[in-house]
Amino acid sequence: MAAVASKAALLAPPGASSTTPRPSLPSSVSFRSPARPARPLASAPARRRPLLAPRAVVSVSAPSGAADVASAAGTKPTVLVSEKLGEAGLEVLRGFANVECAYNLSPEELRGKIALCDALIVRSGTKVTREVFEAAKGRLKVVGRAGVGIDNVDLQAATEFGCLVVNAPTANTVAAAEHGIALIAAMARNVAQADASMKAGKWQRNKFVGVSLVGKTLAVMGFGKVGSEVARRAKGLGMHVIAHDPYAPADRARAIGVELVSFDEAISTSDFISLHMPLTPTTNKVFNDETFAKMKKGARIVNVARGGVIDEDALVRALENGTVAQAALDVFTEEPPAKESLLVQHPNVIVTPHLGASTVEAQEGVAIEIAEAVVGALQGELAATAVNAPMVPAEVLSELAPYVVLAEKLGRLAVQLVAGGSGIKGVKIVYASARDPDDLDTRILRATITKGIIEPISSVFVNIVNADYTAKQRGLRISEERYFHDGSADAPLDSIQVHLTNVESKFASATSDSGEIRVEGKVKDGIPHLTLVGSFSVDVSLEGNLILCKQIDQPGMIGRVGNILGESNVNVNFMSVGRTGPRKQAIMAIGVDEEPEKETLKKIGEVSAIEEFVFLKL
Ligand SMILES: NC(=O)c1ccc[n+]([C@@H]2O[C@H](COP(=O)([O-])OP(=O)(O)OC[C@H]3O[C@@H](n4cnc5c(N)ncnc54)[C@H](O)[C@@H]3O)[C@@H](O)[C@H]2O)c1
Ligand SMILES: O=C(O)[C@H](O)COP(=O)(O)O
Repeated sequence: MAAVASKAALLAPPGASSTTPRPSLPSSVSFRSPARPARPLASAPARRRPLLAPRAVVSVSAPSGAADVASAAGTKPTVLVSEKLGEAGLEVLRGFANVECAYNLSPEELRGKIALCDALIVRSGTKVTREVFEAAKGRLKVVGRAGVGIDNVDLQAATEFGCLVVNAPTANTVAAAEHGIALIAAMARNVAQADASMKAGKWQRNKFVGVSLVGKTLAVMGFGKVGSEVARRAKGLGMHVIAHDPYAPADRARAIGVELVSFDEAISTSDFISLHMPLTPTTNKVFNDETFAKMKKGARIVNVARGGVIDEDALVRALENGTVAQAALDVFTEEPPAKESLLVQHPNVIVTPHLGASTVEAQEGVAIEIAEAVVGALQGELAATAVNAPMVPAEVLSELAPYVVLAEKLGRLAVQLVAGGSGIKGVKIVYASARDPDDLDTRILRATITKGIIEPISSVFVNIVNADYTAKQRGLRISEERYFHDGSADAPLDSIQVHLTNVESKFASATSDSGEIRVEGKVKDGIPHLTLVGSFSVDVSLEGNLILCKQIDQPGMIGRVGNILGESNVNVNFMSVGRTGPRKQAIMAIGVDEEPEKETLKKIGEVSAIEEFVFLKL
């Protein structure tokens, strides 16, 4: 079997991957002679480097060749689309999945349907709550948000349930920016009020005298994708544009000719204030009585971001006392807002029903973007726009693919070496690499080692989304270290070691001289190999299953064990002996294709020179 990272293994539910079947609980058997305890040898890796800092990474697409949710189930996956999605996106989905479009579902109806769905696609109108994930009973693998804001999705719950959340963050940027500009202009010139007045049969030219935009100061609050496009366009209208964004790079603002200023400076010096920040705990109601009071008298506010960033009652008060002259709102705390909302009904307020992203072009783009992301995710790829999973660029992941396989197998091996009754608390992962720290993102490896450790000992389904969370839940402390390996930097890694600290092993020889269960592996010709057990060097490809025997090195051992296996029709695929010296302590690592019967294992244990042995499922 080729050592190709299973795409589905990164994300797929139990039973979804044919290349990486979910293991049953380990049924390892070990025999150990307490009279002759193992004496591990010393071995210490060389120069140390600090743990790699996690890098901000942008996208991932897993390598090809693995099973996906659809094929594993033998049927197409089911995608529920709960809000209007562009036809082009639906076409992409239909090419791969059964698609059910069910709009305006009540929360109960959504919960009722979700357990039959592999993916859910929403816009801003569907609340994907913890209850939805609970009702999904583990089947829901992807939530696709056809747009930017993910404040309607409970990300924490999604992560806990191992459900990937992807969004479509770019396709509606221009539409939202254009809507912001439309609202600024419409507000300044009373377009909506004048229109309503004329339709009521009036001709009120004096009532609707507006204000000019040219020369006015516009504060863009949140200088991200939409904010910077609004800034660009406002400059074209002759406005003086400043921006506030604690996280935006100054050089990007400078390139557009925008000065980044403090929050207070932005709101106190501007004639127009346009909101483009996400709704977060920090931005929730950040526009309130206190901040309105700091504004220039007669300021005008536009909100095409999220209603929740404004305390709507405070805005009504600011409109009443003239601090705020006008407001133009596309978004509201509750959507739709109450019919009798004072804000919506206020004569100095114009409103649109969350139309920022609603252009033909944007909806087409968003639909395709999210459909491709969801299909990719169902096939095991992590989309470029994953919101709650570590993401690495496609080319990096394809380079790491065999190490991902190795990582999971090392985790799986290490945990099977733990003696019954000893709880695992500490996991140390040690990477040896000739690469610069910035050149190696280890988060996927850490996640898959965690998966390998936890899955065999629990009923929890672990994937790359929930690995860290699950480890934390189980009180597992996972630390990473990196050694500089003085070799070629062509390969990302020389080796990976997994250490389980403060545990007893059922195979004493797997314990290093510092008292930890230790296994190490390398990738050779794309195939993961086990290269170290405890302090014994071995070299066995990690395919099929593994028998580790501790013995006194002597002639005929390989033959004796090989014969026992052969008589039981168990095929040996690899064999390696690591020893402290000729005729001294040795470990024999035997790769076997089949799982030997208990009787066969018993016979191996009865070979007199064998002090202990263990059977491990990979
Ligand atoms: N009305 C609509 O239909 C519509 C359409 C698209 C986007 N949106 C909303 O617009 C907002 C911006 O979207 P985007 O695509 O530009 O997102 P983005 O992530 O590109 O930009 C958001 C910016 O806000 C900044 N920010 C975060 N916290 C801040 C704070 N406390 N103060 C100031 N700035 C802060 C971030 O640094 C980032 O630069 C989101 O809330 C999105 O949901 C609405
Ligand atoms: O965050 C977004 O992308 C916008 O608010 C658009 O939301 P919608 O998809 O519900 O129009």
